[in-house]
Amino acid sequence: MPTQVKICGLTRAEDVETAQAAGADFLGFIVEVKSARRLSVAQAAALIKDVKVNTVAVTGDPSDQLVADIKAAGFSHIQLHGFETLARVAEIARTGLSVIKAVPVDSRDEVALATDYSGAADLILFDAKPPKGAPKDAPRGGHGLRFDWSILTGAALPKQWALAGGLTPDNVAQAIRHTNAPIVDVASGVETSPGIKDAALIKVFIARAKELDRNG
Ligand SMILES: O=C(O)c1ccccc1N[C@@H]1O[C@H](COP(=O)(O)O)[C@@H](O)[C@H]1O
Repeated sequence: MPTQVKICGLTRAEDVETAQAAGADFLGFIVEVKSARRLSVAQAAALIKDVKVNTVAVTGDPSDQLVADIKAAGFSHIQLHGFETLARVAEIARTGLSVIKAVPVDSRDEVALATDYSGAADLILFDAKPPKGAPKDAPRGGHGLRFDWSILTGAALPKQWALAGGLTPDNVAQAIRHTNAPIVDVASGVETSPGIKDAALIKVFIARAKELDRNG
């Protein structure tokens, strides 16, 4: 079964088209949260108009109004990259949006704690933490940083989970072999600058992720 791919932090129609045509399974848009790739809901909604694959609005600690706006805009998924509690994740899941809960991890204990969310979220996304010394209000993701994948080894992982953080066309095959991730997620690793994707990098990333025959 090939690994699924999420291309995240899209801001341009041509990149959306490239990613979809190259076989991306999820397209991600950073919505109403601190980021160099930030879009409004309306801007992101315009980009997903003709998209046939899963569409993900990535945000953090959203208000009920923002969740409603994301649902009304037609996204299939909301990715929660903030400090949402288990109860809040469950509440957002009741809106009918599929929920991806992103959890920054750098230890086995944090991986174990993150899996608590699997009762409420449809998918857990393991990501790297922001750089050491970053201000408290720094963007919660999209830093191009990897975490030590070996902290996932032997962990009781949820059935649906994704690997993010510092993935690139050069390391994605190694990452899948190492972790057997069912889904891989990339933002900065296929860009020339934040939000500006490189068509060749998108194509190579997806081809390398999908050519591997992973278990399960
Ligand atoms: O990409 C951003 O700017 C961003 C901002 C706020 C929350 C999440 C964000 N991106 C997510 O970060 C991961 C990993 O990114 P990278 O490949 O290491 O650059 C990815 O899931 C994006 O969805």
